[in-house]
Amino acid sequence: MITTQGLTKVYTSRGRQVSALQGVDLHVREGEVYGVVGTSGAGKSTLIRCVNLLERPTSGTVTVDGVELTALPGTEKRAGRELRAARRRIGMVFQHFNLLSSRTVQENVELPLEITGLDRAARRRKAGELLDLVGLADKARAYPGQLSGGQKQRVGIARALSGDPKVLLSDEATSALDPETTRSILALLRDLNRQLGLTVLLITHEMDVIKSVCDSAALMRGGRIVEAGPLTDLLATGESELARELFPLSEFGTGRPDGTVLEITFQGDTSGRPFVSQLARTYQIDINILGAAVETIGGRLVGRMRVELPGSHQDNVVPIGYLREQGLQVDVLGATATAPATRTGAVADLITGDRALENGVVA
Ligand SMILES: Nc1ncnc2c1ncn2[C@@H]1O[C@H](COP(=O)(O)OP(=O)(O)OP(=O)(O)O)[C@@H](O)[C@H]1O
Repeated sequence: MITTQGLTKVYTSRGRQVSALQGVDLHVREGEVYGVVGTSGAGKSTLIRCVNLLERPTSGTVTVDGVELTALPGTEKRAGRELRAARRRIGMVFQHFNLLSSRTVQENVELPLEITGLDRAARRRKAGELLDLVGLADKARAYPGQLSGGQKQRVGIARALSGDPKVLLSDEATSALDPETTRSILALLRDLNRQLGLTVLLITHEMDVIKSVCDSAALMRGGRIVEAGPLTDLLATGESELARELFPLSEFGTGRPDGTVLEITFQGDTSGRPFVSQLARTYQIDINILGAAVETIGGRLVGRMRVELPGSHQDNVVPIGYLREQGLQVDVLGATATAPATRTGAVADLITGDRALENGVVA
C-alpha cells in the first residue's frame, strides 16, 4: 500500500547540508498498522512527511495505493491537480493536533471538505458522521480550546478521515498525551484500522506504542531503516534489536559457564504447551529456568523464556532440535547470530512544508 524506494532527503540550513534520509526502502502492506520507531533526529518525521510529499524527497520514489506520487507534477510549494487528488486519499494526524482555534470542532472537520467544493448540507452530514465515529458527536459546537488533549486528537483524526482515505499517517499522534489518553487514542486507531480497513503508518519514539498497536515495525537510525518486518517475524529473530526492545530479557539470569543457555520465544499456537517439562522428561535432563515472561504484543500473546541445560552446546544439539521441531524459536546464547528480518541502507536531500495541508486542507 505504501512503498518508498531509495528515498533520500537533504536539508540545507544556513549553508550546511543535513542528510535526514539516506536511502529508505519502506514497504507497508494494505490493512496493517506499521510503526516507525527511532530516537530523536533519526529521520522519522522527515520520512512520514515525504510519504504524502509534505516534504519533497531529494531522490527516490514514493508510491501510495499504486500511484507514484513522486512522478506527479507539482512544485515544492504547490502540488498539481493529480497530486492533490492523491493526497485526499491520505489522511494525516499531528502531534500538536493543528486545529484552527477560531473554528468549532464541526467546522474544523468540515475544513478539508470545503476545499473539495462539497455543499454545506453534505459537509455537515459527513462531519457529523465522523465525529460520531471518533466518539465526539456531543462536542460538535465546542471550540478546540474547550477540549482535552485526547479530544483534540479525536477531532484531528475525524478531520483526517474526511476524504475517506485508505491510508492514515500519524506523526507522533500520542506524544503530547498522558498514558491513559494515549491508550484510548491508540485503541481508536486500531478500531479504525479494523473497521475501515485503513492502512496506518505511524511514527513514534515510544516502544510501547509499537507494542500495543502495530503489526509491523521499522527501526530508524541516522536516516536509515536498520531493521524492519512483521513483529511476529522480528520476535522470532534472535538478533533483532526491536525484539529485544519490545521484550527485554536483560533482567534474566545468565547461567553457569559450563551450561548451555537457550532463549526460547513462543507465540500463538505454541504458547500454551508445557514444553519445558516435556523436554525434561524426554531427555531426562534437569532444566534450570533463568527467567520467563509473557506479554501481549500487537494483540498476540508472546512468551520468552531463558533456560539452562547441563553440558555444552554440542551435548545439547538433540534437545535443541526437539524444541525447534515443536515450532519454538530457540536461540543459543553465545552461538552464531541469525540475521535480522531485513536490513537496508543508503544517502540524502531538502524542502519546505505545506502549511495548508497541515491544517487538513489539501490545496
Ligand atoms: N527543516 C529542516 N531543516 C534542516 N534540518 C532539518 C529540518 N528538518 C529536520 N532536519 C534535520 O534532519 C534530521 C532528521 O530530523 P527528523 O525531524 O526527521 O527526525 P525525527 O526522528 O523525527 O526526530 P524527532 O523525534 O526529534 O522529531 C535531524 O538532524 C534534523 O535536525
